[in-house]
Amino acid sequence: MLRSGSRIASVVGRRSALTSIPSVACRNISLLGQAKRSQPISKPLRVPVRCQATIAPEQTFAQEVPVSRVDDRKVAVSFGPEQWTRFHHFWLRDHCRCPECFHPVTKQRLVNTFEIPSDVAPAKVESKPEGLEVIWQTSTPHVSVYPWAWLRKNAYDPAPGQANSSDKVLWGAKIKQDPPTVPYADVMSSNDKGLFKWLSNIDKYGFSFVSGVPATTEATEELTERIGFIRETQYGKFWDFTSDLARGDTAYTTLALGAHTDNTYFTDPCGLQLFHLLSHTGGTGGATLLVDGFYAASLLKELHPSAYDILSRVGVPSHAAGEDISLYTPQPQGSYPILGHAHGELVQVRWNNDDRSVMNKLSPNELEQWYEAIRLWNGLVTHEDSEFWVQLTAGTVVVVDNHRVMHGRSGFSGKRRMCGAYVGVDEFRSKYAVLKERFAPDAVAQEVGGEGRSVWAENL
Ligand SMILES: C[N+](C)(C)CCCC[C@H](N)C(=O)O
Ligand SMILES: O=C(O)CCC(=O)C(=O)O
Repeated sequence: MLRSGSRIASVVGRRSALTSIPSVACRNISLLGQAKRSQPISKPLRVPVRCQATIAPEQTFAQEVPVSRVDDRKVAVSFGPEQWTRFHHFWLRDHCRCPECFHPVTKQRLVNTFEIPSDVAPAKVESKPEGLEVIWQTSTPHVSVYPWAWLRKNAYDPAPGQANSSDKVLWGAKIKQDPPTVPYADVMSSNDKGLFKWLSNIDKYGFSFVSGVPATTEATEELTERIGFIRETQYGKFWDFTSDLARGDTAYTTLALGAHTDNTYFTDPCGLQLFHLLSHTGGTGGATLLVDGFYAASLLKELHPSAYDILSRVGVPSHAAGEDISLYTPQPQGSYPILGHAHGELVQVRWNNDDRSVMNKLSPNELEQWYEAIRLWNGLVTHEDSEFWVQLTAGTVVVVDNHRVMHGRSGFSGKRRMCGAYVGVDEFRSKYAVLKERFAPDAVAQEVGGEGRSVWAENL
């Protein structure tokens, strides 16, 4: 068991020393992986001796055009002193984005990957201000040009040090001092700046409040749909619920609910969950709990690495079986761990101990280790330094990233009316990506310029 707050404080304190942050504050502590920052190209490139690039002295380029050279399998590009990266000839040909190879409107590949000779090679490569030009040694001459910023962003051999891709801000109880909030009028404004701020908050903190929302289901539903279409589930589309067991779930009771993420019984849990407390009369309690699952996981990793590893490996079965007409389990049942990772990074927390099904796939020893691990996890999740309690009131909406931030509530008495909805993770990410194109275009977009989404856009 976690002995006392002092352990967590001492860890956080130590981390504070490491990252000079006040303990448990909302700061950028990207614990999930620090990447070496790349060196900006701020002066004429010096061609490292070991590369012996075949370029004439006059070709020592001015600072903004990287040096390139070809060998029998790859093209090497220098994005900075000692920062060479290489691209397979085949990879370059497969990623040509000329209108013949990549549909300029639908952004879909037209070139047939499987008709590209596996030994395809350039006839000529030239570094040009607009990018790397490759003339291919193919029966019909073909020219490809790759913008430098796009090559740099998609480098893989090696991937040059990039700014840490995650600017997530992990938080604990002290987020209460200054929780991310956007005014309703800003979010609803047709200029979309407030909407971008709202979604940026959710991306960064895993949640955000919206203040000044009319205390109606209509206004709340309209607000939700500023993000994207609502994800309908067995609980309906837009919910308006109270403690009447109208649905077979403890959410429809007065019971306290510990910090959890929703939909652990779905193969693909919803991305966002939005709540608006419309009224609470004739009783007390019903406060809302928020816990940053990524923060709790970062502490578990630091304090109990073997427990972190177990919770990252062991799949947990889950179900929603409160109604005769449905019986939900994720497919395949029991294959999703509490701490989900992709490319070595924590990307999802799936935690709802109330909806957990029977644990019957572990050996006795593994089971004992797993129970000890969830005790340590629960100790961090329920620690006072992790819990952000807030009494919602009509007019304030909270939206949480259900893949990261856990929510819960204290028990209550009286008549309590809550409304809200789910939004799919892809709808949230898509809207955020479109708004980023407008309000925070990346280096590639700025270099390539032009109207609308380019074929070089991020993540295509
Ligand atoms: C629809 N509404 C959000 C009111 C309740 C949904 C039930 C929540 C369920 N126990 C879960 O953890 O997913
Ligand atoms: O009633 C609340 O405040 C939250 C209920 C809940 O956790 C849920 O519906 O998932």
